[in-house]
Amino acid sequence: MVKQAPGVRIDGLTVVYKTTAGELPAVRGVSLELRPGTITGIVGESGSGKSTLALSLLNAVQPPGRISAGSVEIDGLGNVADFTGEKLRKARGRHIGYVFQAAQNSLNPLKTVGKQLLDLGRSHEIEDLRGLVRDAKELLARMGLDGARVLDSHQHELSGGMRQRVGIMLALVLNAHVVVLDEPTTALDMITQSNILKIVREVHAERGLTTMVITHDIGVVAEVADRLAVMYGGRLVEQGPTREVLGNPQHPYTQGLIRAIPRLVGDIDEARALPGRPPTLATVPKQGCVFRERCELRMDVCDSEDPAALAHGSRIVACHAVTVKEHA
Ligand SMILES: Nc1ncnc2c1ncn2[C@@H]1O[C@H](COP(=O)(O)OP(=O)(O)OP(=O)(O)O)[C@@H](O)[C@H]1O
Repeated sequence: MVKQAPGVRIDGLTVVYKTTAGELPAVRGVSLELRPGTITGIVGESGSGKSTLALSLLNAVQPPGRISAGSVEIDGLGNVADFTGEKLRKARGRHIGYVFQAAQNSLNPLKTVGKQLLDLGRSHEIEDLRGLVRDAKELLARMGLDGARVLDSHQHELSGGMRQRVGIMLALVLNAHVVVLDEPTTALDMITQSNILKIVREVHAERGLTTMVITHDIGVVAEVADRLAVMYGGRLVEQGPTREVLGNPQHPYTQGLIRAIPRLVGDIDEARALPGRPPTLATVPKQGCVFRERCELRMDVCDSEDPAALAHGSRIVACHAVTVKEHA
């Protein structure tokens, strides 16, 4: 049995996608620890590699993608990056619960939610299916839905926001202790979103989970995450306790992301969009810092050397300028 709140250690993870220009990394050399019992938020603009990182936690990157280096060690389970076949299928759902970005559309249109719940339970050899249904109804009720009615419904009878909550229920109902939520609340209005995040936090604490929440919306992680990791161009550029990262961002990209959010800076007039666009797989620099094209602090070394992720107090930051400032 997996013990409560396992730790997860992602080490040197690189995930590549095969393109016409060869295999290009969407995630490169990422090392990140999900501490037992914490919620870690992963933020970054579209294309920064967040979903690819989430899929790697379940070893679910599909061709033309593959994990080309690194490991994902989960306490009590082992290195998921090495799992295949039945071992992998069993780990997913039972030990690692997940909602993927497309959760709103991932239900089977031909079966009721209840039937899919039972299929899920049977495929994971759950003996107490009544208990499973009870737990599902309770989770749905907590998220403001009529559980019995939702379980009797087909996908087309549910709104986007309802489907999203069904996705969260399915991620939690098997009692997995590692949970990965990729954009769990994008289809919800602000108030529902806030309520759902509160429930995610409560369930997380009650059940002793280790949770990863992926979002492009810093407001979402500010509400829910204990720790924050910021991705850009497939690299992790900054990580640390959420309050510290948001209150005193070190990496120029994190600073730019935070400046761009009216809700956090308080006044919409002060919010400034980060100039330029994030790189794609084809345009991400092959050497030097991935962020340098948009960086106010760019130095010569940034063109040639990829900055190492270094500890700065409670923070890990990959930026030459931050390292130079620290040693000045
Ligand atoms: N199947 C695929 N084949 C080729 N490239 C892919 C594939 N899936 C993702 N990519 C590329 O990998 C990079 C990272 O994508 P990923 O979806 O992980 O980023 P993301 O930060 O989650 O973005 P979003 O928030 O838009 O989902 C992007 O440049 C994307 O175009």
